[in-house]
This record gives sequence, structure tokens and C-alpha cells, in this order.
Amino acid sequence: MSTIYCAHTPALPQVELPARPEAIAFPPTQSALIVVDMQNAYATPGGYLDLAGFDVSATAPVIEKIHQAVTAARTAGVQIIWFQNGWDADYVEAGDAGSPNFHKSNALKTMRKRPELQGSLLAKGGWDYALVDALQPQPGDIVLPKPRYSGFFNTPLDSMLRSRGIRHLIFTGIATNVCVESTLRDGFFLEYFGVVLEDATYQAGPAFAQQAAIFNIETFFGWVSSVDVFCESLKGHKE
Ligand SMILES: NC(=O)N/C=C\C(=O)O
Repeated sequence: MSTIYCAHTPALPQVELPARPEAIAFPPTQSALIVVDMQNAYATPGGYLDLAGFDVSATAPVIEKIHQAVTAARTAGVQIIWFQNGWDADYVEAGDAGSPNFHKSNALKTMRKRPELQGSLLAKGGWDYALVDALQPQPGDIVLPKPRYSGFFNTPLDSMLRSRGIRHLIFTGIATNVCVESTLRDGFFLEYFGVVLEDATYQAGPAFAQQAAIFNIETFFGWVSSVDVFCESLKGHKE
């Protein structure tokens, strides 16, 4: 099967990444590795997802895989972007009862159910909002706060990418079926090529949520690969 090339990326060195449903080529210096919401809220026992009843016991290997992917990508000149999901300490950005987010956010619902948690979940400046200790941005990386599931909504992400000529987005992080898939889908509509490294992602909910998200991405919105394959493909590509 042939490799997918973006017809509009200039003649820069390209990496050919084996992926499903077919290989996809990307120029490292016009690509971004996006790490979605690797905050204590989503990846650490005692964080929001755990307190809301989601299983986060298997996130350690995902953290390790993300670390590998970030290290390889940075060496090859891929822009690293860290998303952080959440709101101001007074939850103004979360929206009031006039916002669907107020009614659907499990963080907000958990705090309403357990008032002793009020102010602690996904609030900027708090432990829950912070990135996990093992994954920390380096100079040159972009850290992007976002108030909703999609990283494109009410953020400067699109202009940051376009001003850098970036057309290819490689996704890692949590949760595959919520913020990863939402951002990859919005990117598709904005003409970005989205790839997910599946072993560097984890779902919120049962295993079928991961399978469904990966199926959707592979079939309708983008491409699916793995961290080892990504790192192997980048070997020899130094900025
Ligand atoms: N980062 C995410 O995918 N978030 C999922 C759920 C939430 O933030 O409530």
C-alpha cells in the first residue's frame, strides 16, 4: 500500500511512518507532537478521574511511552505541545448552568456531589491541574491551557500551528475517547493530518471506549501508529 503525502508541504525531509490504515509521511519540522492533558487529574490516583470513578491504575506505562515519544520527537525537531485542561480557581471559565459543560463535566459534577472537593479539581494552580511529575515541558515547548475537550476551542492552537507551517499532528495523552479524539477531529475539519500513537493514549471508561476511538480515528479521521514504530521512523532525523 502506498504512503500518504500532504500535497502542500514543501520538499523538506519526510519521515515515513508505518500506520493504519496506511503509512503516512510527515516533515518533522512541520509537525507537532501533542501531549493531551497528562495532568494528575487524568493520570494519577487521587486525581479527578480516579475520584469520579474512572480506572487510572494502568496509566504508568502510558506515561513511559509518552516520555519516549516526546524525547524522540524533540531530537528530530518536532514541536512539542502540552495541553492542560481546566479552569480558573473560581470556575468562571467552566461555565454556569447555561453551559452544557456545567452539566456534563464529571469534574464539576463530582465537586457538586462532594462539596469538600470544591475548588480542588482541574483548578489552575492546584495539584490536580499540574502535569504529572514524570512529564515536564522543556524550553521551546508550548504549554497550552484549554477550557473544553477540544484543544482548538477558545485557544490560540490553530494560529500557533499555522504560523509555524505545521500541518501534521501526532497525538498522545488521556483520554483517547474524549480530548484526544475531540482535538484530532477538529484538526481534521481544519485540514490537519492527525496521527494517534495508540500505546501512548488511555481511555476514560471501559476498554471498548479505547477501541471505538481508535476505530473512528483509523477509519474516518486519521491514522494510528505506536510509539516504537514512531521512534524507529525518526531515527537519523536530527534537527
Ligand atoms: N482530557 C480528557 O480527555 N478529559 C476527559 C474528561 C474530562 O475532562 O472531564
